[in-house]
Amino acid sequence: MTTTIDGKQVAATVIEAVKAAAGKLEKEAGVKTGLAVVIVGDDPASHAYVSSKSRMAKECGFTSVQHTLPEETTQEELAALVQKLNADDTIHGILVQLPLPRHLQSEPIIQSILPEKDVDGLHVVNAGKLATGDLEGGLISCTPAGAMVLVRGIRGGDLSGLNAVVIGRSNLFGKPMAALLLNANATVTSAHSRTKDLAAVCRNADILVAAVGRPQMVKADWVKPGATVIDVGINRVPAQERGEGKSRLVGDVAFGECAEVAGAITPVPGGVGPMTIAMLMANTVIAAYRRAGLKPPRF
Ligand SMILES: Nc1nc2c(c(=O)[nH]1)N[C@@H](CN(C=O)c1ccc(C(=O)N[C@@H](CCC(=O)O)C(=O)O)cc1)CN2
Repeated sequence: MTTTIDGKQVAATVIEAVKAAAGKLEKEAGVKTGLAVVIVGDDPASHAYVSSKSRMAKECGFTSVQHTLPEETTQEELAALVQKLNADDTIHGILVQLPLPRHLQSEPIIQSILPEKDVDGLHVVNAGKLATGDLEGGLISCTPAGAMVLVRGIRGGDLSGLNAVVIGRSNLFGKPMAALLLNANATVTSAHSRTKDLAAVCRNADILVAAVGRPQMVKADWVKPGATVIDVGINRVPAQERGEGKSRLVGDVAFGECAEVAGAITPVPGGVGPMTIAMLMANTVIAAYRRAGLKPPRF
């Protein structure tokens, strides 16, 4: 029987562990964990994600600071805010919501965040630590870290002998996900838009991870029977049946037909998405422990 992986439930378990860790740090070392979230512009989806992050940080007992900047913010103004947050000892994690408005360059901003406060795991120091297999010293990008927790729940921590295929090669997800799977001893293929016969490549996967941003692209005949399918896509498509102007969320995987072939599969919504915010909280409390000179818990 196919398992539908409940990301909301797993995320709730991670959040409980984060709350406990943050409480212990405050009680035993007098340190209150602090997260600063920065958003620029008016994108409604980004505002919804940032509100969830700020709310969840408060629920975890953190100091939660949100900086909401107008669309016309300049590169210099944003850079100055990051410098201020870098110097603020009450802030252990800094997150700049992506994408930024088109006139701003995200890469110099991300690289200006202190690596030890880069709770998105996107600084080259953190990406480099992951690439070299140093999973304890850096901070790992939240969505792949969360997807990996879900994979571990189904397949265990050692993926020796298993083939994993990751479709997509972004810095935010595809590359770190491939590194995490490799680190867990899977045999990993990074597939992308130029991969020849993608369907055949995917059919070889015991663990298939889709992060392409194309609604329901992965079909049942791409899935090896019994495979673990992790859907990272979040695509809003029109929902005609719900009346004009209404939309619904779908992933990069055609859920209904793939669920008939897979051994375990994440839904959208309710799969990988909730893990992103949970792992952001985990990274922030890890950063606070390290800043206090203490060994952080594992999540
Ligand atoms: N700086 C960053 N920017 C962005 C990241 C990121 O990790 N760091 N990821 C995405 C957006 N994102 C968090 O920022 C995010 C996306 C989706 C979810 C989520 O819980 N999705 C729900 C559905 C939500 C809905 O109804 O719209 C689900 O899948 O169940 C959380 C966070 C881009 N930007």
